Amino acid sequence: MEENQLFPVFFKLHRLHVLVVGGGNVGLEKVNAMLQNSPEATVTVVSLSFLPELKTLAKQYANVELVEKAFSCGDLFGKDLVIAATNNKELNQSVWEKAKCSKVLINVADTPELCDFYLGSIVQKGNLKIAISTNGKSPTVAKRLKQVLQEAIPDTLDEVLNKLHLIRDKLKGDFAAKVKKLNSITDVLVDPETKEL
Ligand SMILES: C[C@@]1(CC(=O)O)C2=NC(=C\c3[nH]c(c(CCC(=O)O)c3CC(=O)O)Cc3[nH]c(c(CC(=O)O)c3CCC(=O)O)/C=C3\N/C(=C\2)[C@@H](CCC(=O)O)[C@]3(C)CC(=O)O)/[C@H]1CCC(=O)O
Ligand SMILES: NC(=O)c1ccc[n+]([C@@H]2O[C@H](COP(=O)([O-])OP(=O)(O)OC[C@H]3O[C@@H](n4cnc5c(N)ncnc54)[C@H](O)[C@@H]3O)[C@@H](O)[C@H]2O)c1
Repeated sequence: MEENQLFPVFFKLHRLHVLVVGGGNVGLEKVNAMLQNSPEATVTVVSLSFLPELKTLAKQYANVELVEKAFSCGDLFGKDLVIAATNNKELNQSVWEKAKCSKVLINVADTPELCDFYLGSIVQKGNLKIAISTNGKSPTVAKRLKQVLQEAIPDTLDEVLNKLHLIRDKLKGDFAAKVKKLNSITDVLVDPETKEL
């Protein structure tokens, strides 16, 4: 079976500054995805034109800035991540080249081969977050799997996380003893036959 070699990480996006080039459907989708997860992310969108939904978002979020102009190299200055989402493949390629020169990580929405990272389909239950990737094979399947997991994971899991957090803080002893105790308490999550939490 082919392996997915992507390495998932969870960005603290509120500490980063993201540049999105292109304010059309895909630009909007990506900005929405970022804000749903990280409402305090600083996002600058550079585009010749903007969908009305993006204008509404920029009014709602002080941290979202729209700059109406053609992309230029200087737009990369001070940015940590870039998403190139214009409808012009050559321009997207040129944004990629400039991002590479500046050592800024980039996602080129119409060219997976030029992406340093992919956006995932994201399941959210309180503190729990699961990011899904199909290795770029089928974002639609990622979206469907997200819907399945969102339903299947009980809302009460967040209570479990909060309780475990309290226990984790209270546990004394060395690291190995702590891990052993936490594993024993959470056995029930993998073996429903063991006693209830
Ligand atoms: C998960 C999600 C996250 C997000 O965007 O936030 C995401 N795409 C979503 C939806 C979606 N995207 C597309 C459709 C139409 C149906 C279809 O084509 O399947 C739908 C379905 C829909 O909208 O219903 C079209 C599409 N997508 C890419 C290309 C280019 C290409 O493949 O060449 C084209 C063709 C463009 C064209 O043909 O013109 C590329 C990528 N899309 C990825 C992520 C990355 C791989 C993730 C993975 O590893 O699975 C990757 C590689 C790069 C990236 O975008 O980061 C989000 C689900 C949101 C949710 O959870 O609800
Ligand atoms: N990765 C994904 O999830 C995904 C999904 C669907 C489509 N796509 C691909 O993404 C690309 C964009 O699709 P779309 O539907 O958003 O297109 P769109 O036409 O809705 O938007 C393109 C935007 O790019 C802007 N633009 C064009 N030239 C520019 C320039 N020189 N400087 C700054 N902005 C410029 C336009 O003003 C417009 O706002 C397409 O190539 C499409 O195939 C990717």
